[in-house]
Order: sequence, then structure tokens, then C-alpha cells
Amino acid sequence: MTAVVEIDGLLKTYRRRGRRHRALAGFTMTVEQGQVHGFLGPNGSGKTTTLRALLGLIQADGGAMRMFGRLVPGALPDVVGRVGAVVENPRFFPGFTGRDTLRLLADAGGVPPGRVDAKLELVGLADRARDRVRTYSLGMRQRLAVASALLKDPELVILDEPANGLDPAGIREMRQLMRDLADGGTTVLFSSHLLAEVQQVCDAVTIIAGGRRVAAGPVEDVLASHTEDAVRVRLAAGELAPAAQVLVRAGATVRQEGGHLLVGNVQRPAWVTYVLAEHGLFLEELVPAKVDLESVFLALTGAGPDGPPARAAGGPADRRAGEPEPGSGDRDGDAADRARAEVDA
Ligand SMILES: Nc1ncnc2c1ncn2[C@@H]1O[C@H](COP(=O)(O)OP(=O)(O)OP(=O)(O)O)[C@@H](O)[C@H]1O
Repeated sequence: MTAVVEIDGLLKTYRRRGRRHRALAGFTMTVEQGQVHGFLGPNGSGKTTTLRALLGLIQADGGAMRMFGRLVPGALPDVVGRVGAVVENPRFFPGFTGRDTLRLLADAGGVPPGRVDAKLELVGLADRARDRVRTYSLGMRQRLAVASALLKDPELVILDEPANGLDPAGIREMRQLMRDLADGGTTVLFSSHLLAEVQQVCDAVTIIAGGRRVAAGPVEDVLASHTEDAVRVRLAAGELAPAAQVLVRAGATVRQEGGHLLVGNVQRPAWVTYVLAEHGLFLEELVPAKVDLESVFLALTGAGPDGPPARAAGGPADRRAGEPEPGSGDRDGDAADRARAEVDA
């Protein structure tokens, strides 16, 4: 396979009101040709910073980036014609129609005008093409931006949160569009926090947290490497919240799903029984959980897509004396250590 995007050890520190904030701490990512590649991470983890650096919109402090094998940003003028991107918030003339907007961009980019209607059709805007952009919803502007990125039939499409502002039907269409592009040979790299969508559409993912890569690979591999880790636990309704607290304090990751808990970072299911029983909580059912990307994401980043970190401070110091390490008696390190160790931070 040929790598279309290679990022190695990317560093970026912002200065905010006289203070330094490290956004990327040696981030690494490889996107293979023809993939739909999902770039996942909680808010503020460094996704947009990475994409902006890749496209030369900001300057990184260190590391190396290549597109189509060429070092960027130096070689950007040579490769930019092969890349379509929507990274900044799309801004259009509100008084222009969607079609006029694309015609103008096509003209400026030396693209045959005949392509405009095909792209509008592709993103599902054909029947609004004659309406002014000021009448478009956020989702429609998003689609217009994607259409503009596709005008030059790029080999690589980079989209920052393309599902933003789209309704569920729009998200499905965007997913199908990305799939169709990849099936036609275009490489698609997109960032998202809509994990279920990512899982359905991606060939491969890179997960970022705190400016570092915490997992990467084909979706099945990333899921498989965590499959043994999670169990689904059912308790009496009134005991779910205390049980979640106890398990989080002991180093597990916990998410409540209806009447049960999805407990991650568990190598031995017996550990869950032990920890709960120690606190006078007795489970009614414990089954291995079918792990989805969302639980992997939660375990690796400590954050749900829409919520605060689910893991408590949770290090060994927070554990009661005599309590085993999460998952087994012979594990070293807490959940965060484990997440770090098993990948490549
Ligand atoms: N121009 C800037 N000046 C200062 N800090 C910034 C700037 N841009 C981003 N940051 C900070 O850098 C970190 C990474 O931000 P970035 O936008 O790359 O994250 P993200 O993963 O894209 O987040 P989101 O999913 O919320 O868009 C955050 O802590 C953010 O506050």
C-alpha cells in the first residue's frame, strides 16, 4: 500500500495570553491510498491543529509531514492540486446561489464549468442549486464546501468534522459520499467525534488524545485489540450509580447504557465481581461486551464524545489498600498507563 499522508512526531505549542499550550506532542499518523481514514479524538485533542499544519495553514514547531511522498509544507505548491480540503469554516458570498458559487470557484481554479452540476448532484444540493447561499442551513453550507473541495477531482480529500450541522439523513449521505469517493480511488481523511458513523464508514482510524496518537490501524484491528477488555454488568437499578463510582475509582472505565454498565479496562471479569462485592454490591449478570469504537475511544481517551472524562483520577494511589489492579492481580499501571503502553504514545 502507498501512504498518501505521513505525519511523524508533529509538535505544536500555542501561546495564549503569555502562556504556552502544547496542542501536539509528537503526533504520528499514516493514511494509506484509497482509504476512508477516520481521525478521532475528544474536543481539544489536536485534530484541527494537525489538519491545519498539514495544509500549511499554521506552522508546526517540529516533526515531519509528507503528502504523496513529498515533504510539506515545502512541497505544498506541487501537491496542492491533488488535494481538496474543508478545514476552516466555509465562508461564501451570501448573495450568490450555490451554483454561482461553484462556478466562480471552478473558474478561479481552471476547472471545466461542466463539473459544477455533477458536484452539486454528488453532495445532494442539485435541487437547491439556484437558491442563494444565505438561505442555506449550516448543513447545506457544509455540503457546498465539500462540493467545492471536490471540484478539481482531488486524489486526497481532507474534511474536518464533515458531519457538523448535518441532520441524521445528511450524515448518512455524507458517509455514503465518502465511501463512494474511496471506492472510486480517492483517499478520504476526515476528523470526527461521531464514532458510530466513523465505525461504519472507515477502513482505518487514528485516535488522538492530548496531542498524541493513542491508537491506529484498520477498524477491526483497533476493535479486536480491545475486545477482551470490556464486560457488560447488570445490577439492581439503585446500585448502578454506586457500582459505577466504585469501578471508576478502582481504575476501570464505565459507561451506563440503559439498565447496565459497560465496564472497560477489565482483563479478568472476576475482578469486577471482586471489586463490587468488596463494597457490598452484587451483580445480577456479567457478559463479555461486544466492543464498538465508542468504547475503545472512551477507554483510550478517557472521554466520551459528548461528555466529560468518565475515568476518575483513578491511579494506584486512589485504590484502597489490598484492592487488586484493574482487571487482574498482576497488572502494572493504571488505565491510562495501560492505554499508553499498548499503543504508541
Ligand atoms: N489559535 C490557537 N491559539 C491557542 N490555542 C489554540 C489555538 N487553536 C487551538 N488551540 C488549542 O489547542 C488544542 C487543540 O485544539 P484543536 O482545535 O486542534 O483540537 P480539536 O481536536 O480539533 O478539537 P475540536 O474537536 O473541539 O475541534 C486545544 O486545547 C485548543 O484550545
